[in-house]
Amino acid sequence: MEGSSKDTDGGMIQTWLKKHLVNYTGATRHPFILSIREGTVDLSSFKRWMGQDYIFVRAFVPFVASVLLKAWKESDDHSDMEVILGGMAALNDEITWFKNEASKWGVPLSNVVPQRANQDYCRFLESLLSSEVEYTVAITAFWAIEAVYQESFAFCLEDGSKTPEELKETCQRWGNVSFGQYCHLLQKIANQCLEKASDDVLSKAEVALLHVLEHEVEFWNMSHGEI
Ligand SMILES: Cc1ncc(CO)c(N)n1
Repeated sequence: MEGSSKDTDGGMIQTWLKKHLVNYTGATRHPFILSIREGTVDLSSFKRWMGQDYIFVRAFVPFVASVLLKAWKESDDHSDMEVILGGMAALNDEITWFKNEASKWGVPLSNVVPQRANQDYCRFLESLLSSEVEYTVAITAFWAIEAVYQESFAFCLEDGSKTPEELKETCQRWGNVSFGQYCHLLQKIANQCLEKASDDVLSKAEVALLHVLEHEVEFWNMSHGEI
C-alpha cells in the first residue's frame, strides 16, 4: 500500500475524515457544544437536548443490536462482537443514567415529543436495520454516531474549557478516556471491513457517514428549540 493515495495508518476512515473535514467539524464543533464549552449554554436548550437524546438512545439500541447480528453473521473477527456487545452494555447504563439525570434536571422523559430531526434520525437508523445493509456500512455508521458524541463532549472537557460544573458529568459520559478507546476500537473494526470492501460497499459506507454527520448537526440544532 506504500505510495497509495489511501492513508496506510489511519485507514479509510482517516481518509474520509480529511475529505469531509468541514462536515465532521460541523457535527463535532456545533454552536450548542461550543456554548457548553464556553459556559454560556442556555439550560433550557440543555434540557431539550436531554429529553430528545433519551428518545434517540432508545431507538439506537435496536440499531446496535442489528450491528451485532451482522457482526455475528458477516465478520471473520471474533473480537468485533465483543466490542459491539460492550457498546450495548454501555447503552443499558446510559438509559439508567438518562432517567436519573433527567429527574435531577426536572425533565419528564415519559412525555417528551420527538421532534422532526429526531424522527428523521431514528428513521435513518431504522433504514440500516435491514439485512440488505452490509455489515461494513452499518459499522461505519455506528462508529460515526459514537465518534461525534465522543469528540464533541471531550472538547468540552479540554483544558481551558469553561463548562459549568453541573454539566461536566454529562460531558464525561461521552468524553471520558474509555469511551474514546471504545470509539477507537469501532474505528479499527470499520477500517478492517472497509479495507476488504468492494467499491460499491465503500461508496455506500461513505454516504452513510455523511448522513450521520448531517443528522448529528440537525440533532444539535434541535436544542435551539425551533421546530
Ligand atoms: C444524537 C446522538 N448521537 C450519538 C449518540 C452517542 O451514543 C447519542 N447518544 N445521541
